[in-house]
Amino acid sequence: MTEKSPLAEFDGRLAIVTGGGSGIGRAIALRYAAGGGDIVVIGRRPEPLEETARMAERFGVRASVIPCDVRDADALTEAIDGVAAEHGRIDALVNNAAGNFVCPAENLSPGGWRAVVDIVLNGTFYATRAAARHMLASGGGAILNVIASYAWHGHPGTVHSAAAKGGVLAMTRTLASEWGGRGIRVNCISPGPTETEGAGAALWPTDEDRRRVLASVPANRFTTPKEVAESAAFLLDPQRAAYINGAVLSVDGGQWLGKVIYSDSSARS
Ligand SMILES: CCCCCCC/C=C/C(=O)SCCNC(=O)CCNC(=O)[C@H](O)C(C)(C)COP(=O)(O)OP(=O)(O)OC[C@H]1O[C@@H](n2cnc3c(N)ncnc32)[C@H](O)[C@@H]1OP(=O)(O)O
Ligand SMILES: NC(=O)C1=CN([C@@H]2O[C@H](COP(=O)(O)OP(=O)(O)OC[C@H]3O[C@@H](n4cnc5c(N)ncnc54)[C@H](OP(=O)(O)O)[C@@H]3O)[C@@H](O)[C@H]2O)C=CC1
Repeated sequence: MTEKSPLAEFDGRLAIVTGGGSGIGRAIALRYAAGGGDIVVIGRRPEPLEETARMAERFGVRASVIPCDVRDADALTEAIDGVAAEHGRIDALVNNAAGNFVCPAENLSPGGWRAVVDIVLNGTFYATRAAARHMLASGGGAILNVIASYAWHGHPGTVHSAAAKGGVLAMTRTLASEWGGRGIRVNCISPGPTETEGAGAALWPTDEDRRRVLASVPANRFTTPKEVAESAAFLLDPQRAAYINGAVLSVDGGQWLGKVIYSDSSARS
């Protein structure tokens, strides 16, 4: 269970978290609530969103759910406009929703490519555009995009996801420079392999897959959703992260550095 934050850094503020019904998105939404902020979680299935909202309400904040597919630009824009109308503010947007699976590029159908690119890249843009219009009108806010390290170093079997996450990284840097002067900070967080509802089944379904993934992490363990959420809270904090814009924070036990071939004990002289 997430503890109440002694900082109360999000008191009186509001964050929208896409994919807030599970895994990393739920952990980020709950951490924001623990800091005193109201939350709105968006995803396709209402039940897990309701569960997150019930958990968040234990912190005494307002929590609401919007069942919506981030690929539907009109519905998403209408939903985000509705949040601004109801709450009178949007302080933070976390673009966390994603779809993923491992597939050799030569076997990936156009439909499979589109599904992932539409959720990850296009969905991020639709939500960002809608929320930023309100942030620009009110003097600013924080946008946090959840990516993965193969956005810059690549990884076999992930061409759809890596291309989409790479696009989100470019979007982050572009908008950080475009909107930085108008009070919006746009940053990325890059979790390492994290045991979540979606990731385990889609990315390391067998024990052998798990072993290989773990071997790629110098810390030799999975990232926890709480670890990602704590770093996300830092980047969303308008005081502590006030001067951080266009950055990528890796929370992955050093996985982004690349596969370790020889450890100290096995290094050859
Ligand atoms: C390798 C190690 C890396 C470690 C770091 C990991 C970094 C990143 C991690 C994550 O992103 S974890 C998040 C994972 N969570 C999810 O994926 C949850 C949401 N996922 C989904 O909703 C689906 O998986 C989806 C397929 C992305 C979208 O669902 P939707 O219902 O819209 O699609 P479908 O109609 O089922 O399929 C659309 C399209 O995609 C093809 N497809 C689906 N699954 C596969 C597969 N396993 N392999 C190949 N192709 C697949 C499907 O056939 C459809 O294509 P067409 O038939 O229309 O051509
Ligand atoms: N787990 C890991 O190892 C890593 C994860 N990441 C990133 O972290 C983020 C969270 O992943 P994680 O928690 O592991 O995965 P989950 O599968 O647990 O969560 C993904 C969430 O996104 C929502 N979602 C998926 N598609 C859509 C859609 N079309 N519209 C709206 N919501 C959608 C899902 O809800 P619903 O199905 O109800 O729509 C779900 O709540 C993703 O961006 C992922 O790429 C990055 C690096 C590593």
